[in-house]
Amino acid sequence: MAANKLANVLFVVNPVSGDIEKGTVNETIEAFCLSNQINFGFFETTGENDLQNLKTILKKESYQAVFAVGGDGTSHLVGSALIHSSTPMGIIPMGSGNGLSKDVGIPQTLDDALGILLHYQVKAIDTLSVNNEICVHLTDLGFNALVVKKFSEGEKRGAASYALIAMQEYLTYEPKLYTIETDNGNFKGPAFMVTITNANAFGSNATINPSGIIDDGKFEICIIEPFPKASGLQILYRLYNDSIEASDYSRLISCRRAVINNTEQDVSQVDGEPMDLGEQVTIKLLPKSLLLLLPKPMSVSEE
Ligand SMILES: Nc1ncnc2c1ncn2[C@@H]1O[C@H](COP(=O)(O)OP(=O)(O)OP(=O)(O)O)[C@@H](O)[C@H]1O
Repeated sequence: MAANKLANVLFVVNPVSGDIEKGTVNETIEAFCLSNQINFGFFETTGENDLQNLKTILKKESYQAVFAVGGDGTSHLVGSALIHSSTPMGIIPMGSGNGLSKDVGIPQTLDDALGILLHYQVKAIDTLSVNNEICVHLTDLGFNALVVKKFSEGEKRGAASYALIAMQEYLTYEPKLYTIETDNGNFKGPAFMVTITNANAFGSNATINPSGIIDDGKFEICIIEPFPKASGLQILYRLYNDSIEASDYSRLISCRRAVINNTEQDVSQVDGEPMDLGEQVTIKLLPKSLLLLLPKPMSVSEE
């Protein structure tokens, strides 16, 4: 018998995320809910006006929780609809990277992620306002944003396509100039990339902010300064070994407010979605602004 169980849930399904066919995913979700007496609804995203349409549904119908069935872009959509509300967001990871779900410890298989509906805890996380756009996981200016843009323009999703584009763009990418002012230090100079996040790792598992804590009332600006091509492999190694902070080319500012002048208007992305943030990017922390559903550790008596 489940200790706590959701009774009424909306699943926001992205049919194209992660290059995963969602027909059987939806059938599994449906069968799971029916066998556990959970009322459920589906909202399928189209890529057009999804936020307005989702908000309209949530105004009309009341759900105990809303699950993003997709990748970080789908979590961004659901998170933007639920921000500052008392309805928690669940995640069924079905994207190419699923960065947020990995950072908060959500199981990556469908069956295990569905288990959260039967046994959950709620955690309030900090999110970011980036030029008034909600960011639930990670915003980038520079190299990674360019890779995200090319990836979204391509026909294939999935982790392998992302890695291939990153390798191609790395060969020719030129660092850009940024001016960063925060309530806890400033930076001015060229950078290979500037990542603004409250969490730890990209969906690729490259850990750009190893010491970030998602509910500590601060966010981090992680700057990779220009480096000789010969140091590229070492930086990559550090990203995959939680040691990027020890790199000579890494700078970190932990703060609550920031204004970044993206002088050369290099490309930017928010939660895996290319977004033109313009020349001036204003970032504010939104403390404990989004409720997340996480697996609840079993107590000894429940095992
Ligand atoms: N029906 C649809 N057809 C085409 N595009 C869609 C549709 N529904 C949503 N989208 C687009 O999907 C993108 C979000 O995908 P999502 O981020 O969830 O998956 P992913 O990119 O594969 O994974 P990740 O972000 O974890 O790497 C958004 O750009 C959104 O506009």
